Amino acid sequence: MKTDQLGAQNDLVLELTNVSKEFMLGGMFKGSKHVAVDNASLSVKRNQVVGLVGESGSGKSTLGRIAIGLIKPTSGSVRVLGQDIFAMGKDELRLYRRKMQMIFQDSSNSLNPRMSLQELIEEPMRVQNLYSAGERRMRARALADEVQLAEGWLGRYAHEFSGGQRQRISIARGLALEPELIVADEPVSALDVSVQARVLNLLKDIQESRSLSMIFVSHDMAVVEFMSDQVAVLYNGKIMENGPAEDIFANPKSAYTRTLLDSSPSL
Ligand SMILES: Nc1ncnc2c1ncn2[C@@H]1O[C@H](COP(=O)(O)OP(=O)(O)OP(=O)(O)O)[C@@H](O)[C@H]1O
Repeated sequence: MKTDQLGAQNDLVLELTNVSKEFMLGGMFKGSKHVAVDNASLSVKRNQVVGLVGESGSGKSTLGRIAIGLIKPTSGSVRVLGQDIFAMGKDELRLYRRKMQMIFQDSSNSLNPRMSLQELIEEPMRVQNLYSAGERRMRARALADEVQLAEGWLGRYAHEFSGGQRQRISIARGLALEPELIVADEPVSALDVSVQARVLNLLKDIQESRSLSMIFVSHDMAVVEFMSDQVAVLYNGKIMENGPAEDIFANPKSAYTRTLLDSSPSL
């Protein structure tokens, strides 16, 4: 099966069902467990952004990583385009992994300093052995244009770009394998406030023009409100509330969500 045929008729891109993750602790806590995600269920449709909010340590990143297969849950299932990704063989999983990309807060710090912008954007395609060299070059140019990095900069190296521009490079690299689902984990938190809005606008435009599904992880309620169609509120690994963004922000049902909103001065 070709990757572009994966679940072509499936409107549900991601379904997490009763997912839990326990970490075994080390050091002085050796032998005990910590429940980072507790029986969470969540789904993301095509062209939908689900915001994950909650305070530090509530399990947002762990759940985001489980969603794209980076962490195996202790129990529960993760279905991507209708298929349980932890029940499939290695080859099939490799195919599905391309469809799920993650953008981290510090993605831009891991850019290879010896590669030019052109090489950095081509790298994911080269590693996956996709396309001919000429096609990779053309695709990298189009991706640089999509994230609004000028053609004249393709020969520049990572250190020659600002923080916001480097995060654009990470976004272009995330798009290089034509994903269906993106988990963006605090993608603008490390950037200056003035730059955050521009990168968020870009991410929203790209999500809409490509009809991408997205899990958007942030501790910043204003940013989540801007990005999300649906919002899930996490507390101690549990989903306290999950619903359309406008309902969560206008009429929060749980006391914890109200506390989060009350402590968000930027809203
Ligand atoms: N590899 C690990 N081993 C042990 N405990 C872990 C591990 N990863 C995460 N945890 C714990 O699981 C809980 C959830 O962490 P997680 O990073 O998912 O939360 P978060 O909401 O994303 O927080 P933050 O915003 O600070 O990143 C925390 O208590 C964390 O210490």
